[in-house]
Amino acid sequence: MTKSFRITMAQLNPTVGDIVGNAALARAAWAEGKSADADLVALPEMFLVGYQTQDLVMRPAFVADAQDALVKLAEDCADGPALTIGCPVIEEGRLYNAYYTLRGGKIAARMRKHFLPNFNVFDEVRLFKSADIAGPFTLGDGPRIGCPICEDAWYPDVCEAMVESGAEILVVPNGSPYFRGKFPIRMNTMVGRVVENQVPLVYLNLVGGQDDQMFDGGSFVLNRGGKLALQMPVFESGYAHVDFDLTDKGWVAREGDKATLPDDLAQDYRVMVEALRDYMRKTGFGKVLLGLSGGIDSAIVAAIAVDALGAENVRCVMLPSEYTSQGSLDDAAAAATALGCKYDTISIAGPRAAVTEALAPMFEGLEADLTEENIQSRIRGLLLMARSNKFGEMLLTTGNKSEVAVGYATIYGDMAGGYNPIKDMYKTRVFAAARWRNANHAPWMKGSAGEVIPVAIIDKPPSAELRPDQKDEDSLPPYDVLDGILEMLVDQDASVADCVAAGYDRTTVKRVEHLIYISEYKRFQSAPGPRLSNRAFWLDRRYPIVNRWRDNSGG
Ligand SMILES: Nc1ncnc2c1ncn2[C@@H]1O[C@H](COP(=O)(O)OP(=O)(O)OC[C@H]2O[C@@H]([n+]3cccc(C(=O)O)c3)[C@H](O)[C@@H]2O)[C@@H](O)[C@H]1O
Ligand SMILES: Nc1ncnc2c1ncn2[C@@H]1O[C@H](COP(=O)(O)OP(=O)(O)OP(=O)(O)O)[C@@H](O)[C@H]1O
Ligand SMILES: NC(=O)CC[C@H](N)C(=O)O
Repeated sequence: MTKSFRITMAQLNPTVGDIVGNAALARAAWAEGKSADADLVALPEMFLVGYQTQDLVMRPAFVADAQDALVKLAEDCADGPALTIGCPVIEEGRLYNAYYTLRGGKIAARMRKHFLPNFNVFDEVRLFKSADIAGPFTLGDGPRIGCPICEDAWYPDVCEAMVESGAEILVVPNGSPYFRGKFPIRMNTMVGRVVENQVPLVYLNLVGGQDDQMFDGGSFVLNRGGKLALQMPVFESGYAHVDFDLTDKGWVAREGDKATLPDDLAQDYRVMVEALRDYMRKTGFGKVLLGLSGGIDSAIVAAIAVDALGAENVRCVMLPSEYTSQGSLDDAAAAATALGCKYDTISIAGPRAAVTEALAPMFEGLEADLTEENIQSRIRGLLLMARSNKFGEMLLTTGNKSEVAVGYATIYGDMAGGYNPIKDMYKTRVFAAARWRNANHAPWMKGSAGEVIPVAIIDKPPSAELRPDQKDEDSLPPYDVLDGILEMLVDQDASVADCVAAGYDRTTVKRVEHLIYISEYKRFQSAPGPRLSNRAFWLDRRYPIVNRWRDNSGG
């Protein structure tokens, strides 16, 4: 009879700090594996405490709680498959990112991470000690299993050492967050490990949102030679049972379901929806509100909110001034109707007159300028935050990455709010995402199918409507030019000379560079939002606020 071994891959969504809740998810996964006659149930990196914990993991009391829960989990899962799960540990006063095998009521093995990621959103060198590479563990007469923990599998060394010391299957637990285009990089890297070592590999990722990061799941199994045996979907919690048969070539995974990957725009939109949904659920909120201006940014944020939370949990408020056009009033109402969400109108004329009157003695003899424009934005922020306080609806901000990059927003005005779903999406892509949402629908969207963002909103030129006939292009270069320069300066760390060589006008590039640097203080005080690129504002790109350096190249 062929010898076989079944692994249940648990691609689940833990919550940072909810050790009790995460342990309950782990027990449910173990029960699922037990009823499927699995030999091993595997959970991702740091599952018991959630990921990323940042400095929380440096609290000894937190690690002690996690270790107590680990022991309890082992006892609860005694009679059935082995369970592997990530959990931090302090040994000899040093903190490690560890991965445990629980079996027969006890801790049967523990592996600790060797390569600590310390780039982009990762700071693991600051948090953990690097451990020596561990050998594989064995379960009865099953395969010897090596567990390189996430970053450990991104370089040849750990996998090679594990296989040299007898590992027959590599099970890689991951906490690998999304950025656009990351999946093929991950897949190619894992194929590399399989080809180098000639053993099958189980890649198991977390799913779900944590602050700015979205863990996209997409777990898979590769056979020798790098052939895909099984592919789990992206962004979905779920289980997959994979059977390995012992053949004359060693252990081979049986072919399973192979989910297809959505395209980049579909994945970006899904990240914005799931990140908002998880941010709300995990922080304990159920309802949101936002200012709906009749423009594209607030319209797409409303659509994302409806898809994440359901129309009944989204309130849109139009706050017109004397500069608000009839077109904006009509477009905002049409967007709210198309989305089916709550819609209110509050005029800012009264509060604006009151503020103008209060300031009149102090501003006597001075021309009206940006000050008065921004007061409108701040009154909107004040009114929206009052509604938020009174009814417990979290205020969403609506600045896209182009605006966030150049500081084209009013601090304490339209920047007021708790979460910004489009923070890492450039304006030109916001238009594409709006068109994509109008043309596509999926079961994970709580909103209805069809044209939820009126085309009139997509087609008109963007305007802040803070003075008569204002257009964004009066203050900024056209968005296709601005976004092209920003992609280079922000996402690719290109020089001014590089931008000039790419065909951009040097004066425009220098202006954009200047705006990026002088608006660092605004980003420092801005709401978090989901990371879509590997150069999102917050952890991927950390700049000083005080900074006199400018790039004089390309002159
Ligand atoms: N380094 C620094 N550290 C700390 N604070 C700093 C600072 N530099 C300036 N400041 C302070 O920041 C203030 C200037 O910032 P802020 O008040 O935001 O004003 P500001 O950036 O000058 O103006 C807002 C801009 O956003 C545009 N906009 C676009 C779209 C929508 C909206 C909207 O409101 O709906 C607005 C608007 O047209 C205008 O160009 C200064 O008064 C100064 O006190
Ligand atoms: N008349 C208004 N009623 C309600 N909210 C408004 C109004 N004007 C501006 N806001 C809020 O302030 C944000 C910034 O708006 P503004 O229209 O000035 O610039 P924008 O970046 O082009 O955004 P949008 O595309 O949503 O108009 C809007 O997204 C909206 O949330
Ligand atoms: N948790 C980790 O070690 C993550 C690092 C890894 N290279 C990734 O993002 O996939």
